Amino acid sequence: MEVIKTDIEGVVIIEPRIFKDARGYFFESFSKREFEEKVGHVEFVQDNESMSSYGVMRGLHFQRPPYTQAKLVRCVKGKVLDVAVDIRKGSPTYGKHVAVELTEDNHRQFFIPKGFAHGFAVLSETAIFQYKCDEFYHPEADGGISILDGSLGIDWRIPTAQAILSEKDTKHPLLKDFDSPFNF
Ligand SMILES: Cc1cn([C@H]2C[C@H](O)[C@@H](COP(=O)(O)OP(=O)(O)O[C@H]3O[C@@H](C)C(=O)[C@@H](O)[C@H]3O)O2)c(=O)[nH]c1=O
Repeated sequence: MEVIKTDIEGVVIIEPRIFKDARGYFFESFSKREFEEKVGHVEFVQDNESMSSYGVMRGLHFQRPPYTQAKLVRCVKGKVLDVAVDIRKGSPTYGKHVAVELTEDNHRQFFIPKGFAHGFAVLSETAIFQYKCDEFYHPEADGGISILDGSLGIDWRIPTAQAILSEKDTKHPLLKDFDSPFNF
């Protein structure tokens, strides 16, 4: 696997090595050994999958301490724009984001460390999204910032009229009104 650095330290894109032959393809979607060698130590404990239709925007989510989560995400069907926003108080890149297209064809994975809000928008007719988390789900620690916050400068590539959000995701604060529980 190849690890591609981004503008934010610790946020990386992973390109697995794909073996193609007459039958199709094969790749290691996660190797703890290689991940720890090239990215860092992480103990994933939960795998999630969601399916969404075009225009769905999920995010921007995080879990509050002590249940913070690092995530390794990918899109196994369709195409999404995936985004990590730095919400660590005192970070030189606070409020900045990294956006990456994850598709069933590019097989790219995106590593979102603790201290980041995460979300994605579905750019294909449907998308199946899978991810690993290094902490269990704790609904009481659920947190978010508004995925529609224009001040974040994210080009989601979804016309506003076609955006589909959960009710919960329409209620998160804007970054300017948000008191982050994370420190750099
Ligand atoms: C995230 C999660 C949800 N659920 C339940 C709660 C709820 O009834 C239902 C749907 O939950 P949500 O609306 O929070 O699902 P969703 O909006 O897809 O939440 C996810 O969004 C992306 C962007 C992330 O980064 C994830 O960490 C997670 O927050 O599934 C679990 O049982 N376990 C979990 O780990």
